[in-house]
Amino acid sequence: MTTSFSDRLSAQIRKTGSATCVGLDPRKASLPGELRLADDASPEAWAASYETFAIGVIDAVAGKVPVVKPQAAFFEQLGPAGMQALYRVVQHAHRAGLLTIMDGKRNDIGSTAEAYADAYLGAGDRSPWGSDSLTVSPYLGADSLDPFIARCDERAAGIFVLVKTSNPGGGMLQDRRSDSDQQTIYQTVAQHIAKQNATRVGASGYGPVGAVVGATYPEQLAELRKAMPQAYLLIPGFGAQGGGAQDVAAGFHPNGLGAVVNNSRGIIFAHQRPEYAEKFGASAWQDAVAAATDLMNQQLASVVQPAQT
Ligand SMILES: O=C(O)c1cc(=O)[nH]c(=O)n1[C@@H]1O[C@H](COP(=O)(O)O)[C@@H](O)[C@H]1O
Repeated sequence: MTTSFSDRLSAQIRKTGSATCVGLDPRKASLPGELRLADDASPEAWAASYETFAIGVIDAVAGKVPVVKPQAAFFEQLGPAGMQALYRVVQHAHRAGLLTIMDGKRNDIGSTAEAYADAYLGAGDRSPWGSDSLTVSPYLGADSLDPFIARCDERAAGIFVLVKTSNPGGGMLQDRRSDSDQQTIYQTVAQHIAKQNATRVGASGYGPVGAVVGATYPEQLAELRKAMPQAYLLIPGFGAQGGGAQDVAAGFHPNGLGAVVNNSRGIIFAHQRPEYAEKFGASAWQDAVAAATDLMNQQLASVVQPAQT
């Protein structure tokens, strides 16, 4: 039987001694000089550049972190060539021994959600995109999540459902309280996730339905850790959005498992940070990526017990 996604993630965290998730969010203006093209370069040319960059990042962080999170939006922006590049990036990550979280924030009504789930969930040849897991929006309700959860069960995949997002405007919906029981919407989503995981727990103690909780809301992170004891948390908002190591500590269980912390710009564009620009120079951007990853691993290790092998 194939090992569940949550057990694979736990094993990877133990093996690498890291809970860092490196976000693959290429942006034209921030690429290292050798990969930056003219403003009027074709989408195909940019797609090749993004692919080379993302593969370069993967090679720099392989063995140092458990998982990478390709952000579909930046590839999708380049049209079909971008999507093909994204597919090859996912494949390369797996070849390098990394798990993948496809960041697509997908969902729709049940029948359409079924198509998204079929497309994205399942590593290797278990799905056309071959990703281990996918970010999913909950705002169409429980029946829209069911097809994703069913695919997780069938294909040993995982999802990360948006619960309390890192952006300042997320509270407009997520913090709204019900008139009847005073529960917030994010608490309602968390309760649903906890219920879904209860009958699906793997050997390391987690189910396939993870939750996205921003590093920018440490109080809610602590609350949500308790509300969803069997959910893996994906914690974005570290670094560029203001979250630090102390802010994410409450997302972990005492055994060092239960969460991965995403950092995209702070790692992949490390060549722009003055301290690394001076040390490594423009062409050694992969060394800057590796150094920024080591630093983040150290920062997390200062607040989180390393997971035991
Ligand atoms: O699902 C996500 O990953 C996500 C959820 C959220 O609440 N906030 C958030 O920033 N993200 C993603 O995490 C990444 C953050 O990038 P950096 O701010 O550069 O680290 C982007 O790909 C965002 O789309």
